[in-house]
Amino acid sequence: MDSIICHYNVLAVTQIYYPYLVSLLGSQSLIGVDVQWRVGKSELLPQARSQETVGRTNGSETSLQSVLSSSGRTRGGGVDVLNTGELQHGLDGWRSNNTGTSWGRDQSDVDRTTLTRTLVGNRVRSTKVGAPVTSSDWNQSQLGNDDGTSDGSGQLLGDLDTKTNVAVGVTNDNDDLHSGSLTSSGLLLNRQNLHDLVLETWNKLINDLVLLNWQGVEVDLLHGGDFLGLHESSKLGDWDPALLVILTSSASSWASSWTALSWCTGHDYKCVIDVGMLRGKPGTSLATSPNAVSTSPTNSYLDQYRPRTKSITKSTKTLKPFSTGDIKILLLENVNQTAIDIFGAQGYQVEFHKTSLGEEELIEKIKDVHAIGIRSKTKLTANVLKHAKNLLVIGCFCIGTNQVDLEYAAEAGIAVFNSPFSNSRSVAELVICEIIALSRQLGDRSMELHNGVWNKVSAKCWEIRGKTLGIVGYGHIGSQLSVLAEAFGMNVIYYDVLMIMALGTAKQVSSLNELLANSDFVTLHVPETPDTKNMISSPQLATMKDGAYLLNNARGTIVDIPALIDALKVGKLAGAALDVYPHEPAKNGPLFNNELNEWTSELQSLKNVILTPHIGGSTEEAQSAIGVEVGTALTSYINEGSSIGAVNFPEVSLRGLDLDQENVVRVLYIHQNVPGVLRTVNEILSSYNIEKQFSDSRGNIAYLMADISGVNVQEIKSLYEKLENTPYKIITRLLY
Ligand SMILES: NC(=O)c1ccc[n+]([C@@H]2O[C@H](COP(=O)([O-])OP(=O)(O)OC[C@H]3O[C@@H](n4cnc5c(N)ncnc54)[C@H](O)[C@@H]3O)[C@@H](O)[C@H]2O)c1
Ligand SMILES: O=C(O)[C@H](O)COP(=O)(O)O
Repeated sequence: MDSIICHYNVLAVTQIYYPYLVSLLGSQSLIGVDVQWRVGKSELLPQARSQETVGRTNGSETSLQSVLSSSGRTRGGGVDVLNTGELQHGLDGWRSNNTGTSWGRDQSDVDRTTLTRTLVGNRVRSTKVGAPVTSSDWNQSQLGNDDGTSDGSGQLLGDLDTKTNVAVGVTNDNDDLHSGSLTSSGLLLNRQNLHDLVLETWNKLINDLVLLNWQGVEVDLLHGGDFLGLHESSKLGDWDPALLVILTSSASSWASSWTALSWCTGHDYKCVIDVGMLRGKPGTSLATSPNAVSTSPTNSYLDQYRPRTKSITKSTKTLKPFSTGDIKILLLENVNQTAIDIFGAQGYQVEFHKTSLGEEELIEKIKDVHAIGIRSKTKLTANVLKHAKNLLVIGCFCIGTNQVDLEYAAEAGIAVFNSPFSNSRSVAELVICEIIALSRQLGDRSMELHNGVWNKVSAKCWEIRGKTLGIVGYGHIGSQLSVLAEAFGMNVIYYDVLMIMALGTAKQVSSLNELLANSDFVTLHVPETPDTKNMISSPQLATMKDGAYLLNNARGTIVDIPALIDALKVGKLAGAALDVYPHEPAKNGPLFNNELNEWTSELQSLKNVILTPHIGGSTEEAQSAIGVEVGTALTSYINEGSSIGAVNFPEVSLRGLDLDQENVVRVLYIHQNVPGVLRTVNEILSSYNIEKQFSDSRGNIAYLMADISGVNVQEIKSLYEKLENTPYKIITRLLY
């Protein structure tokens, strides 16, 4: 689900005493909305007179149409509603059946049926489309609950969840949406029982929550009340809320709000984050959950990964670095726009290149940057990194980190981040595609027909159903692939150096040879390491079944390609799919030739060999998600020092500083992991109050974070110099 808009009549509630409870899961996921309206002491709770209807309650055609047909979406204005082409089409159909000019929930069943059918055809169902529900029918139309009717009215949220270009409006009153006041389209659920929304949508992706008045104008309720929303002692189990807002006007209502919230989620809260939800600093803490990745190729889908203009984290004090000047970031290899937006919003200087850079140019460019963002092609060797005098952090906007000398980076105090799973689904889907394409010789048939040759054959073309897929490396990609392959009726076996729980009915085998000897398709999903270099060479190919297929979407060094060419030539293997190569061009163009890899033309001449240019993770979805994930990690490291998620570095973090904390300095101190360092550092810090401190080590490197208070601005320089002059220091940073 993409967006939720809560409409209410702001005029009415000015006399009403209301607590609002809003919480978000992950960075962009709404886990709970609970709205209680109170008049004096009598509670109207919850708003269960639910009449979920598509359209407004009694409005005119124009007004609904204006909601549905407007093409724009406001950005930065807070309403992040998406276009709904299909939905609009459905509603146009509804309109054409409608002879009147005033319709909505009071419409006849003819219209309801038409609309419902069209929406259902588009996999959107609505409860009680166009049909009024009387006040005695309060419980009948809860979102997500199947009400047992045959009119397609149940499971609304479930169905909405399958769509990616639907916005949902929720109104809590009977007032009309005013004509022309919304700038985007939406499915409107009038008088929705918001409490049910809490229960039914807690694990669904919702990008936005906006409160609008009856004119469709955003209302900043959150700044209009008495806030008791900061509460840091409670717990949220495994959940990771980005935001929790409590708006109330008295301490007593705080207590009841709290109870209601705990009750509605069934959890206590670990942290209640602040009320800056609709305003605040952009580009922080965006969703990283794999569940946040849907499959739509639409722009509206991509909107969820764009940095937002609203804060979704606790408003903590924004720190600035002492002595680094402007933060400069070098982005190579066409890193996604989502990352550029995140860095831009922080005011960093971004230099962007579409391609990778050769060593010489890279050395020149890396000299004075604080951060660099790369993908799989850019080689950050020790030789390159030793020229990077200001470099604090490296972002690999991909899964693999083999292109970086991780050890050298750590010893130079440079943290490295990657995106461990944001493109796994994309790779798994490509592999499924390749399995079918190989078994049907699809590449060859297509190539022949491109050249005018009609070659209709069935010999040696197979269904994949009932065949055995052998997965080498059952990590993020391998295990996801396992599930997809089983859905196609394949038997799955896998080999991994670790004992890993099987998904579905897959079976782990105890050796690579066992896997090779029993698989019709062998697919590789291991990282590039010394152990995996030439993991598949002549002996392994000989162990494979006659007529089997080999797929490599992992790294080019894992397969001995000359040996593979031999196995294909003698007909031992029936085909192969390769996405990765020992040497790959740094940019697009006619560069895949024998100069790059000496066997290229021989490989190109073989039948039933699918060659792709390292596109396993190259989908819009994956790249957007990676941009946000790594962009956010880098920002958080630069601005706050958090190294959580670093692949080569001790993972250390401290909670943010409160907005009103004065004279506090955050010390970030990376040092060699030897005895006595902390004593030295703490002696330097001892004239201040250490508010909090955390230190961890990994191998030869240790990282200390401390917040110290009572520091005058004038003292920061001398504090910095003292820490800089300690014997085992690698990098000192002070944020204040
Ligand atoms: N083609 C592409 O565009 C593309 C996209 C993403 C990832 N990749 C490559 O795919 C690789 C795998 O990705 P992932 O996300 O599944 O990684 P992962 O770390 O989640 O899983 C790798 C698995 O391989 C296992 N493994 C490691 N060494 C092994 C060995 N010698 N023998 C057997 N198993 C071994 C690990 O235990 C782990 O379970 C990445 O390292 C990357 O190089 C390629
Ligand atoms: O490691 C990865 O994630 C893949 O190899 C994709 O790399 P790319 O971002 O360079 O396409």
